[in-house]
Amino acid sequence: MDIQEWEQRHNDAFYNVKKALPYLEGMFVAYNSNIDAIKHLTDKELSRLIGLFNEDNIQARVETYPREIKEPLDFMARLLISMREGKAAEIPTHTSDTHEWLKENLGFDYARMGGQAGIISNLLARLGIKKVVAYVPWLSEEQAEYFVASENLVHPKVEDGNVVLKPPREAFKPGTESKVNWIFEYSRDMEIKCGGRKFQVPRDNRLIISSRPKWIRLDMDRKIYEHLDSIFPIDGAMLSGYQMIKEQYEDGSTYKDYVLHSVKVIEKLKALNPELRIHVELTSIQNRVIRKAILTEIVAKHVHSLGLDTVEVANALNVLGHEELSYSVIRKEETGITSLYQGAVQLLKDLSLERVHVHSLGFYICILAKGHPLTLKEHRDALLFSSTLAGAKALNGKIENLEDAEAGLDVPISSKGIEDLENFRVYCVGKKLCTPDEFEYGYLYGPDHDAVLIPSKVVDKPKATVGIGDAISAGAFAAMLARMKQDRA
Ligand SMILES: Nc1ncnc2c1ncn2[C@@H]1O[C@H](COP(=O)(O)OP(=O)(O)O)[C@@H](O)[C@H]1O
Ligand SMILES: O=P(O)(O)OC[C@H]1O[C@](O)(CO)[C@@H](O)[C@@H]1O
Ligand SMILES: [Mg+2]
Repeated sequence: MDIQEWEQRHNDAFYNVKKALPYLEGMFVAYNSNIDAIKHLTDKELSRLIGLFNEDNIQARVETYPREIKEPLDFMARLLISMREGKAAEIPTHTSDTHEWLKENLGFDYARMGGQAGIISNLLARLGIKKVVAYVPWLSEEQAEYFVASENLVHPKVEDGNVVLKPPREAFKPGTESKVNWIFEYSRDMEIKCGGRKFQVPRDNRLIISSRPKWIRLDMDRKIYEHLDSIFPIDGAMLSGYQMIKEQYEDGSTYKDYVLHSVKVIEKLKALNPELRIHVELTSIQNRVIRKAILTEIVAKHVHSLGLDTVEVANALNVLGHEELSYSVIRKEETGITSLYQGAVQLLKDLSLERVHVHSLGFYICILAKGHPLTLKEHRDALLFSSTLAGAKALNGKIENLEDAEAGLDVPISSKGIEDLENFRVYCVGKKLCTPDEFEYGYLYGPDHDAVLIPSKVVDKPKATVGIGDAISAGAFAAMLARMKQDRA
């Protein structure tokens, strides 16, 4: 693969997508937003934290692999597990004890918009999309301040029995508490010594402690559901936050009730615009019952497009019964990309999707059901556009507008990503997914699916990594929809 050719394609794609975006009437984005308290961990801070515990106790807790943060020791254990493998993870906590302990013993560097829906709403608004309707069931006054204050970003509000669209600052529910997550960003090559063991962090990544206070409900306000037509016209919906759903609730309801409500919302959105396309953005979901329910009850058959990272592909395959494939995806060796591709194809089939967009560090893979409305070139433009967004966000830590996004064009394409794709060429040509020439374009033609592969832009020393995947998925999905509208205009 010729890197110069791909740089040029990034440029062409950016301007093609920029021309298409104004064709979008609107996007609906729900459910989860929170305030991210971000802490960039240094070696010194980490060893000070470890020093607050008995190191043998930390090791012992690491062995139990806690799936929930009940006390600071659980946090220490999951932080070391995440750093040891350089793997992103998001762990729920249902009490504020750890929040208090972290405020006392560590503090954070800065607070920012968090949550897939929060990050995606702000990004789409900053790209100048005509109308972005954000919906956060737990919108607090403080949280409302983290949304872009621009006239194209609105939030539904119940007024005199009706639903009107207001700036988030005028749509919050008084008295709602804020949901604050802790994000621990760590860098490649950090040295960790604990319990007589020593290791180096293999890549930049982050651990998320997701606060799940008991009052949180992943549900749509009744009145807003009844007047859902008031958010239209919209061309697409990006939904996320289902990881908030719990198995049991104090009032006797269970996750089945919230899954049912979530599906009703999706069905009503599609009834109000049969052309509507719906995308779900995943995150790491520790509870396997919930992870399976989200995939098989909400995503499968109801949703068109799924966005996820490589770890989430492995985790999804695992609960869908493909343990072997899941393991080979997570093993990340030379055959990593082949397994990742096979895994993404498996998800498209198992979940009856039109589109599965996987983002990895250095390349993206997008699997498409046959008959998808756009050409592979138009899909490739959408992915290349999102790669430029990722570059800009990693470089500057934010994207305020399309001009900021353009800065991403100066970020070099990852040579490791090119190398990973080159390792995949033999498999593709061997399986007759493409001729050697077609591989140069990044187009694959399967028996029951097509695919687009692109090498992506990677910043060597990123400002922060949290939320880049959300930006990639949002940029590509919006660009794809815009192209569909432009082609029909
Ligand atoms: N330094 C970087 N430069 C460019 N892209 C990056 C960088 N670090 C991470 N990314 C991209 O961001 C993605 C992270 O996605 P994900 O794990 O879903 O994070 P989040 O859900 O927090 O957005 C990676 O798959 C990669 O494509
Ligand atoms: O599951 P939660 O608590 O909504 O948190 C989602 C987390 O994932 C992110 O949206 C990144 O994808 C963070 O900003 C946020 O803290
Ligand atoms: Mg993600």
